[in-house]
Amino acid sequence: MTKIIPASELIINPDGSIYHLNIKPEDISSTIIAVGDPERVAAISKHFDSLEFSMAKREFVTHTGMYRGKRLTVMSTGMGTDNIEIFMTELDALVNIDLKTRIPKATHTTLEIVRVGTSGSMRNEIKAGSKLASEFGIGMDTLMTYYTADQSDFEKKVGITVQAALGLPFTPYCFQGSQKLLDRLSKNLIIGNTVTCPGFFGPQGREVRLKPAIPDIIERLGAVELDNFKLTNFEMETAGYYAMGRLLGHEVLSLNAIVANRISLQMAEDPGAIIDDLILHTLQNI
Ligand SMILES: O=P(O)(O)O[C@H]1O[C@H](CO)[C@@H](O)[C@H]1O
Ligand SMILES: O=c1cc[nH]c(=O)[nH]1
Repeated sequence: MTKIIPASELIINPDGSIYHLNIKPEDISSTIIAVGDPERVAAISKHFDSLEFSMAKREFVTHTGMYRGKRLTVMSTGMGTDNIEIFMTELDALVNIDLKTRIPKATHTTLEIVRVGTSGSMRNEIKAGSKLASEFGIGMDTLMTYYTADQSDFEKKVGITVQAALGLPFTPYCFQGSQKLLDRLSKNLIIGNTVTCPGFFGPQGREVRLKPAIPDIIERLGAVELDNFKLTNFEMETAGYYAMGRLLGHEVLSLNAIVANRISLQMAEDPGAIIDDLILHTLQNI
């Protein structure tokens, strides 16, 4: 029997746009650059030759236009994997569900999604100012408790190893990103494995006024080694993208502008310049 998705489960606005993103299927390209900071959307689309569409709702800002003959969409997500779950589900619905009949389409459309974000390094040799492509994302939140996803034996082993290293009461999730996009976009970049945290301070071992429960989290994560696999950097979205991309059937890659080194305690003097450099790299290679 054909499955009609009820109005309460897939919410469509009165104008036919999807609930949180506030956009319609025709508003986006199948190639998407995703960023956390809403202001970074214009910092990317200013390089476009023409802009055909723009929308802003909550933290989700969308610009679509042409860049050197290619139609591109840039979107912001805000911070955290909870936002990524909404972002990926609604983006997927725009291309893989007929929003008028509320029926999944017979033919699957695969999106190419490249995250361009800021990140902190947990390895002395990965200095502030570096650009890093994430081969794997390791989720330190519990988002994947609520979905059933196929993981390779290696991905499962990474999760169990990280759980043991930190003595966590749950198993972090690990997913590999798109090899196809990594091949296309990682030229001259460091290739690393990104730890995605449900917070910027305690979950990344930062002490301001509160003492983190795992004060040596950087050292413990830095010591995790499986064959040639090492963890390299912290941020707050990549693993959510990789997990949701696997579940929904999209190619996803995360690129990171390293703005801080957590070992040398070095902060980049001009973080904006590093992200601008990564934006140009992304536009030239996407
Ligand atoms: O620069 P963005 O894309 O927001 O990414 C990083 O910066 C934010 C924290 O400052 C988190 O979202 C983290 O993942
Ligand atoms: O250290 C950092 C820098 C940027 N974003 C993070 O989540 N952590």
